[in-house]
Amino acid sequence: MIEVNELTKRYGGTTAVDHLSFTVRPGQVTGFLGPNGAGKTSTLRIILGLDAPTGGTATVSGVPFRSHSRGLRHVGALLDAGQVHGGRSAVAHLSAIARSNGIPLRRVDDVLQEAGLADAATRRISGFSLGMKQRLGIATALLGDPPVLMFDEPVNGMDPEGVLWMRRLFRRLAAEGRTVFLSSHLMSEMENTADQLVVIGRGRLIAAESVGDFAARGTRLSVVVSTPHTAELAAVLTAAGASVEVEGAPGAAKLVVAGLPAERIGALAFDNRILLNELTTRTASLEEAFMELTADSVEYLAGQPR
Ligand SMILES: Nc1ncnc2c1ncn2[C@@H]1O[C@H](COP(=O)(O)OP(=O)(O)OP(=O)(O)O)[C@@H](O)[C@H]1O
Repeated sequence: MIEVNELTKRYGGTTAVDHLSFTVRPGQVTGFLGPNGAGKTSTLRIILGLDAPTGGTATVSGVPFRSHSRGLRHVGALLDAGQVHGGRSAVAHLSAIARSNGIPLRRVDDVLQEAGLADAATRRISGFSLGMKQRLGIATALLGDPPVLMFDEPVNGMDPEGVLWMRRLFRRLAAEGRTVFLSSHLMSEMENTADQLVVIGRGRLIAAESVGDFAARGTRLSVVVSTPHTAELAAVLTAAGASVEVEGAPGAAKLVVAGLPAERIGALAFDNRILLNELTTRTASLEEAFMELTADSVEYLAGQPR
């Protein structure tokens, strides 16, 4: 369990984390989402005791990370996969960490296998692709067989097969009862991986709930209608209180209607003898819910400071 309470971090005039509170529970994959610069890395660094907060607290299993005497056995983390010492082999790198943390050396083979790096174990890390470095970072996090795992943007640089592997791994780790906390700035990565979401923007909490609840909260239903009589139907629907937008090229245009359910639109078309070719209820995707809820907190929009 990770508990963050009223956490605040300021860098000079920048407030990276602003009175942030949330709980990450075991047995689930929790996604930590926010646009670039939202404060995810700052929060993870504080949880791991790498930076001191300006205010508030962060605990892992009830105590600050630094109070865990055998840190790696308690929390495994991947922050920046590029940071590893490039001159050594993967097996030498992991063995050194195992030794200095009192972890049995047999774990090195276990995690290399687990991370799909067994064949590359004796190669120098400097020759690793970014995806392989991510795998090595995950292997390192797993070395101490910890109950709590935290990964910052783990999918960066992974190929599609790597992404699938990682998704399965996270799900399995959670099914084993561990606390799994993953950051990302892309909702699409979390949609199929996470059970719970902690969404932040400009250092503040936007949502902490299940993926389903989050999607429902941001979802606005709309109905897509296609008819040969676009203008007539638009007028009828607008008169009935709907808001209507035209989508698509002239000749193949469709109406996107908000504010009226599909049955009512069908009935109004029937009453006005307007032929319909399509009547489809559309729900916003999780990605749209995320964009909508974080729109005000995006630091830079199309390169323009806001
Ligand atoms: N060491 C630092 N010194 C000054 N400002 C910092 C420092 N670290 C982070 N910041 C600022 O704090 C804010 C939050 O940054 P942070 O890296 O935590 O966000 P993030 O959500 O992880 O973003 P990204 O997805 O881009 O990695 C940003 O405005 C960033 O510029």
